[in-house]
Amino acid sequence: MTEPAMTEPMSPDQLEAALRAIGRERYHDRHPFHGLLHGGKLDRGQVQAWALNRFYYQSRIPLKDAALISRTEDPALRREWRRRIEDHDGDHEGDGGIARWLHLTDALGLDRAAVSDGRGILPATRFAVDAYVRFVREKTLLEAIASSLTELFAPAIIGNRVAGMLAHYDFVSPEALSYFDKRLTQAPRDSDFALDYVRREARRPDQQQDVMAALTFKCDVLWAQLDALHHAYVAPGHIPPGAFVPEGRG
Ligand SMILES: O=C(O)c1cc(C(=O)O)c2c(n1)C(=O)C(=O)c1cc(C(=O)O)[nH]c1-2
Repeated sequence: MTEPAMTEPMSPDQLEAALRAIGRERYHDRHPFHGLLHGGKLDRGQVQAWALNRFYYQSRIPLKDAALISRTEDPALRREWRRRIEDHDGDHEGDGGIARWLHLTDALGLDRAAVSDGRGILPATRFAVDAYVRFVREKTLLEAIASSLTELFAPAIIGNRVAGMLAHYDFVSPEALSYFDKRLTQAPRDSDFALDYVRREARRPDQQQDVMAALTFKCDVLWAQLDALHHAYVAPGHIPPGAFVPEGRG
């Protein structure tokens, strides 16, 4: 039997509750790889693999935000959204989130040129991240904005990550993790805006279904990246041809 078509729209509060339920069920804080990372169960090579692959995600975020800006004729929305690009790119060389992520990969002993070029990233990292950029280019503006709503759930996982990594890894320092300090204020600011937008604009049932699907898709983008890391670097340990090989695993 097919599901009956939903005819009554949810109230904004109901929609928000439905979105938060998706996060509770599907956000990447529940992924076992994060349990290992935050619980000190990985070695330096495995943490390097995580930071290297995650750099590719970071590096594509400004591209997807620029794509989103290019799709709206509303100056207020562009003004708001361009701050995200400033956060990642900074306003001079060496400033901003991407530069701060490179401090982390430097501190972990990775070669900066290789990280910047995405050399050795997993195929699934590229496929998942590129799918996110394409989603934002091609779907409706409302879906594009809704796909950023994973950031609602980011501050809690960042808190756990920083505390866990500092407690467990002697090769990680507070300076190396400075990327996350700024995210603790940037993520709530960004997700508050996106949530207000979605609550206001997603009024019809079909729009509400679309925003829930967009958030689900984005959770899948994040989850798939951790699945790939786990498969390659934890168990069964099948590193794809051409991907980063930690020292001693050659
Ligand atoms: O550390 C994390 O777990 C995490 C999660 C997310 C997220 O939920 O999408 C982002 C970030 N970090 C992040 O640093 C970041 O810049 C970012 C941008 C976006 C986005 O979709 O626009 N998500 C995230």
